[in-house]
Parts: sequence; C-alpha cells; structure tokens
Amino acid sequence: MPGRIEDYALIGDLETAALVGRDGSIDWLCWPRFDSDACFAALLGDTGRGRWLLGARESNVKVSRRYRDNTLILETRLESDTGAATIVDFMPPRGKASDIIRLVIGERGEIDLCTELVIRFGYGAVVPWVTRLEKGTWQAIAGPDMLLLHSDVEIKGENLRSVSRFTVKQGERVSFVLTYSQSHLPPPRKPNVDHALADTEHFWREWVAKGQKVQPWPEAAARSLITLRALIYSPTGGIVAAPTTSLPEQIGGVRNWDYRYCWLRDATLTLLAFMNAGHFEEAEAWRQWLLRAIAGTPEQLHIMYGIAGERRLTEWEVPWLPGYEKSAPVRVGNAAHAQLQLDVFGEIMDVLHQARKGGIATLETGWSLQCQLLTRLAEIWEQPDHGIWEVRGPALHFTHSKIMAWVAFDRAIKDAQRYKLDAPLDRWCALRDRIHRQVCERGFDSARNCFVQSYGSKHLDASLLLISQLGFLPADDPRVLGTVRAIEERLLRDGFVQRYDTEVTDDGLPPGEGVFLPCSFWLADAYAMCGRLDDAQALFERLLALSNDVGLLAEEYDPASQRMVGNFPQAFSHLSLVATACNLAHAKKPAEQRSEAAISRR
Ligand SMILES: OC[C@H]1O[C@H](O[C@H]2O[C@H](CO)[C@@H](O)[C@H](O)[C@H]2O)[C@H](O)[C@@H](O)[C@@H]1O
Repeated sequence: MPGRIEDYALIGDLETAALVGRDGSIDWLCWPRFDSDACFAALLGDTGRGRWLLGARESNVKVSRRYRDNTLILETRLESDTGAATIVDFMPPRGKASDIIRLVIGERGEIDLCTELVIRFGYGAVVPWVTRLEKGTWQAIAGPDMLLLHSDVEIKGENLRSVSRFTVKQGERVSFVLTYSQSHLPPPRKPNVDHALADTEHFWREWVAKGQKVQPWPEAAARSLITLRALIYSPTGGIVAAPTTSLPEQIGGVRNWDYRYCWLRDATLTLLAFMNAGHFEEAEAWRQWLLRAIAGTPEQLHIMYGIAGERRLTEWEVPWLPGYEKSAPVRVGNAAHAQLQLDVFGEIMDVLHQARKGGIATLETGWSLQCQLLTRLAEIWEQPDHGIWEVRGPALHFTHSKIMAWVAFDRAIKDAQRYKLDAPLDRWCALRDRIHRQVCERGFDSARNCFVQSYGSKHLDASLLLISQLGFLPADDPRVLGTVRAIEERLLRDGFVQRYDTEVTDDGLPPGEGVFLPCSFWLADAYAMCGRLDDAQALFERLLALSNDVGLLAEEYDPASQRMVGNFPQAFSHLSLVATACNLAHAKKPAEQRSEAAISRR
C-alpha cells in the first residue's frame, strides 16, 4: 500500500525524478526520462509493481526528514530505542550515467534495517532477468533497459525480489547504488559515493547561490525553486508539470492525468518565477525550448508538448495498474494535447514579451512566428474552446480564453511599439478593443456584478481572479472587485479556492475534486492587487502550511480529509507560490509585471 501523497519527497538528476516515501520506499521512478515507462510503479498499485525499500525493520521507529540545506539531497533520520541512523538519498545531476545513491550512516547504538528491491519495467509489468556479476553487484535486464545494483551488504533473491536484512552500528556507513543503462551497452562503472555526494551538494548550493533570496519566505521559495529546477529536463530546457501520472484529484475518482509533459500555459509563470529569482539561464533555456516546440505552421500549434517538443502524446489506460488507492484509470499520455485552448496564444505572447522586457531575448527573436500566430488567432478567437481547465465536456466561449486572446494582441502591440517591430498595428489595436468590448458585454453578468465562466453562464471560475493581474482591467474596477467577492462567496472551501464548481460545470467528468492550490495563490495575488495585503498574507501563510514536511505541494488539497490530491510535486503550485511570495515581498512583483499596473497599498 503506498503512503499518502504528502508522505513523499523528491530526488532527481535533472532528467528524471523519484518519489521516496517516509518509510524509505521509492515507489515511483520513470527511467531514464521523466516520460519513460516506470520501473517503480508501487505508487499506482502495490509493492509488486516495483519499488525500492530501504528502511527500519522495527515498527516503533521515529522518522524525521529534511533536505540538506539548499539541495535536493534527502535525509531520513531513524531513531529507535537501540540506536539512530540517517539515510541519505540522492541522484547526482546526470552525467554519463544515471544513479540513485542511498547511504546509511550509523549515528548511535545500532539499528536493524532492511532493503527490498523490486524492479518491474514497463509500468510494473515486466519482470527482469537478474544475475549476480561479482560480489555486491547485481544486474537486472529486460529488453532495452538495464539496472545495476551495487550493495555493501549481502543481497539475496526471494520471490523475484532482491532483499537484505542488516544492522548498522554507530560510525558505520553502508551504501547502495542503483544505475540505469541501456542493456546493449557495457555496464557503467560504480561511482565513488563520497565524491558523488560532495559534487551533488556543491551543484545544488551553487545553483541556489546564483539566485536571489525571496524575503520574507526564503526557505519556502528556495524549496519551490529547487523543485522547479528538478522538474526541468536539462537536455532541452522543457519543464514537466509534475513527475507523476494519475495521482487522483479525488481519491477513488477518475480525474487522473499524466503530467509528465510541458504545458505552454505554465510558460509565463515558469519564466517569471525563474527571472524574479535571478535564474536567467533556466528562463532562457525555457524560452528556447518554447520557440523550438511551437516552430512550424500556426495551424498545428499544440497546447502541450513532450519534454523534447514531441507532439504525439496519445492517451491510453494501463489496465494492469489499479491506481493510487484504487483511483482508476491510470493514464499514460494526455488527450488534452489535441484540444483547442485559446489561452495558450496569450501565454506565448506574454512569455516572449516578458523575456524581451527581462533582457533575455533579442528584440526580433521569434517575431515573425509571433506575427503568424496572431494571424491565426485573429481567425479563430471567436470559436469555442476547452479552456484553461482543459474540460472534457463541450467546448464553450470561456471568458478567460477570450481575455487571453486580448492578452495576445495587447503584448504584441506593446512589443511592436516599444521595440519598433514591423506589425499591422491598426488591425491589431482594433481587434484588441473588439475582444475587450465583447468580454465586458458577454462575459460579465451585470445583475450579479461579476465576470462569469463562459459567455451567458451563471457559473464562476477561478481563472477570473487573473483579470487584473493580466492587465485586462484595473484591480479597483468595481467589476473586478465584484468578481473577487463572488468567488469568495461561491468558490471557497475552507478558505481555499476551487477552480469551478464541478457540480454545475459540465466538464465531462463525474463531480468532485480538491481545492486547486494555484488558484488559491491567485486569490492572494488578487487581494494584494486590490490593497487587501493582510488578507493576502494570511491566505499565503495558510497555503504554505499545507506544504509537507519537506516543503512540497501537490496540485490540489482535500480539506475534508486534510490530504493532498493530484499529481505531485506540481510545478504550477510551486510556480504560483514563488510568484505570490514575490508579490507579497514587494520585490519585483510578477502580478505587477504582467499587468504593468501598480499594486495599490493602503
Ligand atoms: O482536470 C482536467 C484536466 O486536468 C489536467 O490539466 C491541469 O493541469 C495542467 C498542467 O499543470 C494545467 O495546465 C491545466 O490548466 C490543468 O487543468 C490534465 O492534464 C487534463 O488532461 C485534464 O483534462
């Protein structure tokens, strides 16, 4: 049985990542890439679907965890009546090989431990052929994949699992190294554990030191930035929305999606989060990724891509995996990739606008592609779409989508004017005004004094919290204030924000999901923008308190069961945390950057 979602911590090597439970079991790992088949899939089934346990043999052991300061090196401390030990788990940033290193350090007395390695390639389906190469080295092969285990303790095979029971005494160190390689290549050499640990620590500390501290929440912001950095696939600069698939948005439900891909939507916030924290290399890598991914004819623009820009992300269900706490189906691929979501045009224009403003792009870079995208948008912006939430119900005229169409023209007009770029400015300005008028007429309910989810609808949608942040209307406009009030009245659950009411919005799925953490950060931003700084700070701190013991957030939270739900850790949540922290810190204020309006303060 897997742990609660919040029981997991993340380790990664900048090309993939693993989830380590409080009990010391690595229950999720796709190797060698984020989007490869999982070889540990116990998270979505049981231990027989692949995992690597390294933990205490006794049950009355006190467990505490932390990351080594400013690193992605996890330390799990075990304390029993007889002794104490720390397990240090990490993946060195990818060089030639990809390794998971687990080092046990005996600290006091002695403590009984065990390890159980169950390798199941192909999302838990394929049992490998395991052979002993030499003392302490085991090789597991199936098809194209090979794993090598180097162990300081004697391992034996038991029921298709590699197991060991051992005792660690004060001052002793026991290490395990698991390495991935393609099976046709000679087995890679075992890394030196101490050197790898020192290099990994140095890598992360140096990376963090390059950025700026986000006061007054430097630890929470740094942990979010490290997590975001760990979700970037280094060879291409693409960032996955999360390293997991199918962690449910409702326990036992069907809202289970594969997030191991790159969404254009998340682009603006990614770029802003890194730029605001002083990490320009990642922002530049992301911008380059974006331009490569979307290159081609604008008719073929996708809303999401694979980590190297792949377009075929066909969704299928994994029948042999029962799902996290029986939340089926488990999905691989994501059918949302084929949807029309008009907002991505606005996200692209905004991200390139911010990149120019931030000085990480030459003025002309990508401009002709942008012009072609706007020509396409001018043709289709009046079509219904599936919106920011990628609903699987009928396409609608989502108000947020139309606002983002306005953003697309607005940012391009500003760039053309500011940098003297060639553009049909009269046509774009007329269209920008027309979209604005249409949204204010058809997306606004004057009887209730609020914007609504889609044209003519009575429903609300948390994406409307972005109206002033996007610069569409000022934060003190009565229509914006009315919308914030209406969302407070109708979309709050225990003080956190739902994306929309799944009972009334036809999103093609049975109702029920957690509160959506990025939207809750947006409410804090909206409070800050309209001068309610105390409310903003209080909400932000309540959100921070939802983070698990090592500072990680899922996409959603279920206030009733007080559990995290949805994929984990989720980039959107961590991006939003950094953005709101910057807003509240009165630093560079991403909300202000996007809207180009001052955050008013009382
Ligand atoms: O719940 C419906 C949709 O949920 C997923 O999309 C969500 O995650 C994306 C990545 O962070 C985000 O960009 C999007 O706005 C969210 O709604 C899922 O990937 C979709 O397939 C699904 O329809």
